[in-house]
Amino acid sequence: MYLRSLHLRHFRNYSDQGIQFGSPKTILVGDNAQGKTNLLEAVELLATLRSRRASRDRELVSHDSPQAQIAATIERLGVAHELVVDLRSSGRRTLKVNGQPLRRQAEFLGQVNAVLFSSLDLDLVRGGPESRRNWLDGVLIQLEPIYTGLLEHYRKVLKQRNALLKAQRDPAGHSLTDSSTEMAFWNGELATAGSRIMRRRARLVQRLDPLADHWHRAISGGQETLTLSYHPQVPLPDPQATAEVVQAQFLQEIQAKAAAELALGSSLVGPHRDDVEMSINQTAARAYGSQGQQRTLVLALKLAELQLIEQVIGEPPLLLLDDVLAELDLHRQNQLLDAIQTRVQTLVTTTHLGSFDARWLSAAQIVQVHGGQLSPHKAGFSSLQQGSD
Ligand SMILES: Nc1ncnc2c1ncn2[C@@H]1O[C@H](COP(=O)(O)OP(=O)(O)OP(=O)(O)O)[C@@H](O)[C@H]1O
Repeated sequence: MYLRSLHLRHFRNYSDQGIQFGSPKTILVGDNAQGKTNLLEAVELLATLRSRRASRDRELVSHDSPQAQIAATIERLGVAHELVVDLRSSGRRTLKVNGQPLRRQAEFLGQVNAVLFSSLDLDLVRGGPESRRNWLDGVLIQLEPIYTGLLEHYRKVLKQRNALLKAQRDPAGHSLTDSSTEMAFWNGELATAGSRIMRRRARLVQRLDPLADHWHRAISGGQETLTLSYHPQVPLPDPQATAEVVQAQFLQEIQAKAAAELALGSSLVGPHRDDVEMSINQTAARAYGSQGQQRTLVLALKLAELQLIEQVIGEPPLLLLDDVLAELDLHRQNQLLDAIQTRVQTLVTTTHLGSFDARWLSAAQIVQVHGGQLSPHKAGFSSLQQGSD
């Protein structure tokens, strides 16, 4: 797919700015806090309807406006589509494709596919399990848009079950006998909803593992192997296990942890506690990895993600590199360049052009970002349009 143009209105620090992407590579250059990441965040929203930096739409809307708009023209399999996301401080969103309002998020998801690589991704190695779960979910949403509904449903069930567990602990709340039928119901709901997520995550990790290993070996010059393995709370016989088998295991595990759950007043079993283990040469990457190895690992994960999305969707996704390229040495920059060539449209942010390999600079559209304004950079060509309503 190709992102032809993007127009931001009252989004973060952009009041009204448009950009047309005239080259497969765009470099956004500017000082800190000028709006480079904000622009990539808008593209991330088009792909996943989520932002890693904002938990509420209020944060995405300019401080002086009640609503924001992200409008884009994309080309998929040679056909142009107009996408519009209206965001409101109140949280209500309107999604449109080719002028038609959509009722469901899943109908919008899948229009844009993107792989985002930012310094936050180092958390995939160093951080807690939540960042790894979010990563898997972000990929799954793009591969299978209905996954967003499965996640939402699971969250609701989990919330209800946790409320019930808390009430059971509370002497003024339900008695154990009164709620045991209700608890059995929520156990079943949790097992059904949770198994759907776990089976998808398990299959995803199984598919990403050989791809990530391939890239990690290539970037490390054949010195290191990388292994990814899925670690759910419920022991899975294998990633291809049927839904019934996973649900039965899930319910067994709930029984085993029943006393502990009651004591804590929260659910201890389910995909909300999943993790993915990452090992370099059979040693946990977190313990082993130098900064350089961790960067290699994350780059390998991102290239694996890109390759898998391309295999499944049939077209390469966009690659968004937020302030990470200059951090890679020239060898890794070139590995990346060889992997993506001109097939993959890439948007790169940086504070300085100096550390870029000449191969990156030569064919790129270079755009200056300053105080939420986009303008052609003197070192490159660019076609920009000032916003007009
Ligand atoms: N809702 C908002 N309304 C107005 N301005 C905002 C809003 N959210 C963020 N900003 C502004 O956007 C700017 C941050 O931009 P951004 O995160 O894109 O930085 P950047 O150019 O990528 O810089 P860095 O290199 O530091 O990452 C800050 O000036 C911040 O005040």
